[in-house]
Order: sequence, then structure tokens, then C-alpha cells
Amino acid sequence: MVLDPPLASPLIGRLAIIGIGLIGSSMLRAARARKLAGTLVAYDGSEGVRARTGALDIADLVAATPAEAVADADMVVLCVPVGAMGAVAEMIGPHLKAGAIVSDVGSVKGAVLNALRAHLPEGVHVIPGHPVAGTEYSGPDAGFATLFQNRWCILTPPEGTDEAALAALSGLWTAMGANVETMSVEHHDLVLAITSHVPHLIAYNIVGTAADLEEVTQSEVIKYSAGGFRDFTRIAASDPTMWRDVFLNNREAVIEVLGRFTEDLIALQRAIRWAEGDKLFDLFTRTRAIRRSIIEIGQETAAPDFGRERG
Ligand SMILES: NC(=O)C1=CN([C@@H]2O[C@H](COP(=O)(O)OP(=O)(O)OC[C@H]3O[C@@H](n4cnc5c(N)ncnc54)[C@H](O)[C@@H]3O)[C@@H](O)[C@H]2O)C=CC1
Ligand SMILES: O=C(O)C(=O)Cc1ccc(O)cc1
Repeated sequence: MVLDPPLASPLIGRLAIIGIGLIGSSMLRAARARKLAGTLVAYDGSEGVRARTGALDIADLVAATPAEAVADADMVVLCVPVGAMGAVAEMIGPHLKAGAIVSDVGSVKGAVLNALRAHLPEGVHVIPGHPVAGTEYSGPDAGFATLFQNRWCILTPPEGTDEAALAALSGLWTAMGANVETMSVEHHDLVLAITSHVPHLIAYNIVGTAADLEEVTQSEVIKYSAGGFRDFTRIAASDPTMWRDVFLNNREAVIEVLGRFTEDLIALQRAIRWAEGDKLFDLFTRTRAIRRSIIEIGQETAAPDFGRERG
């Protein structure tokens, strides 16, 4: 997978990325490679991450404070865990220039929109976003420029969002290789609960259960994990802070989907108990067709390495 060539002139004057982990560092790398911003500014709350960002040379400036990071920025993208969005918004709020666009990449959108609105001043454009692309790795070394290629990026513009600001943010994601879709925060949070949040919870649960079972020792878990279980262990290796925050901030939708999931699981349990082979066969046939249609539209990911290509 390769990136398109650099642009002749940048899309954004000054772009500030706050939180230089997997997603923030991938944005810096993609924006740098394609020359999408006149000046690329990075800031992270961790001194070690700031030093590493400097050493990796993926930004034009590594700011020492949140105020320095957003000063004169045309666009600011928050790439911190969902639970830290409000605190970061509070720190940058007074230092944003009028007309700046503030977005984020959090995996939950309703809670983040509320947190941003509570702390950001009038006169800045708040447009939450979520690139539906990632891996189980974290930190500035984990990022790569092609992460967003041919992936969805969902934007959730609040009613009355300025069209030019939306076009600028959408243009950035498109230039980083993503396909942009817009929807409401409520719809986003329900859809992602089904397609991402509950699947992660299931992975955390099955790996935890296997590790807890007395007769299945840790070494056996590792030894026999070449099959489907291995895919679950990859997902269950995802960042604990990030995923704790996802579940704490999308509780309603996750609980709704879990209720439905539990009912369906019990129906499967009954089918097994009563040896209703047709029921099992019909479901497995339907799910196989779903997997094949995902592959046809090119949205599948190759576990266990998530088809990563470093750019
Ligand atoms: N990991 C993934 O696969 C995906 C993650 N996301 C979302 O992107 C966001 C970032 O995730 P990752 O890049 O994976 O995380 P990460 O753990 O790799 O990086 C997060 C960075 O934020 C910094 N940070 C934390 N609190 C901060 C604060 N108060 N002020 C300044 N910096 C702070 C940390 O030091 C860390 O360097 C999360 O909101 C997550 O939900 C979205 C799509 C995919
Ligand atoms: O690693 C995986 O399988 C993922 O599902 C990555 C991912 C994690 C969180 C998101 O909000 C979006 C994508």
C-alpha cells in the first residue's frame, strides 16, 4: 500500500496534533509524507513521548506546553484517550485562535462532543471524528503513514456546523487516504458498540476466562493458541486505558448491544443443548456470507498483524 504523492501546496497552514500515540503519530507521518500542512506541531502530556516524537522527526515542532501547541493553529486534532479529551480541551481552550477547527479521533463520540463543548470557547469550530482504523499497539513508535488508507473516517458534525470547516477536516482525512462518512454522534456510538466495542469486550472476556480456568494453564493457552483464540488474544492485547475509557463513555449503547448479544448467545446454547444442528448450520452459513462480503469490499484485516505496512 502506498501513499499518493505530496501536494503542491498544503491544505492547512498550521496543524496541531495533541497526543502522539498510535493514531497521533500516524497522522503526523501521513501529513508529513503528503505535505498536508505548512507547519506540523506535536504535543503530548508525557515528557518521554515528546522526546521520542522529536527523535523520530515526525513533526516540525514538538511543543513544550498545550498553549504553545495550539497557538495560531488553524486545526487541532486531539488524539488522547477518550477520558482525557475534556482535560485537554480545558487546557487548550483559552489559547485557541478564533475560527480554529478542533477535532478528535476518539472511539466514542457523544461523550467527547459534550466534553469538548463544555470546555472550548465560542468561535472555534468543533467537529468530532473517528478514523475506524487501528491496531492493538500503542505509542509513537507504533504509528505508520498508511494506517488510514482505504479505511473509514466517521465525522459527526453537530447541527449548524460551518460547511467550510467541515470541508477542511474532511479534506485532511481524504488526503490521508480515508473514506469520509458523516453521521450523528448517537448513531456512531450505537454502530461502533456493535462493530467494535462489544467485540473487544468479548475478546477481553474469553481470554480472561481461558486464563482463569484452572485446567487450562497459561502455557497451554499460549501453546494451543494458533487458531481462532489467537485472534482474540491479539484484540485482548489492546491498550487498557483506551478501552477502559471507551466502555465508561459509551455505557448506554454497549449495555444495549450486550443485552441483545446475551439473548442470542443463550439461543445458541439452547440449540447446542437440544442438538438443533440446523439452527447452528443456518447461523454459520449466514456469518460466513458476511465475512465474504466484507472481503469483497476490501475492508477485511489480516490477523494477527492487522495487515500492517509501515510507511
Ligand atoms: N488504537 C486504536 O486502534 C484506535 C484508537 N482510536 C482513538 O484514538 C485515541 C488515541 O488512541 P491511541 O493513539 O491508540 O493511544 P496511545 O495510547 O497510543 O496514545 C495516546 C497518547 O495520549 C497521551 N495523553 C494521554 N493523556 C494526555 C493528556 N491529558 N494530555 C496530553 N497527552 C495525553 C499519552 O501520553 C499517549 O502518548 C483514543 O481516543 C482512541 O479511542 C481511534 C481509532 C483506533
Ligand atoms: O485492532 C483492531 O482490531 C481494531 O479494531 C482497531 C480499532 C480500535 C479502536 C477503534 O476505535 C477503531 C479501530
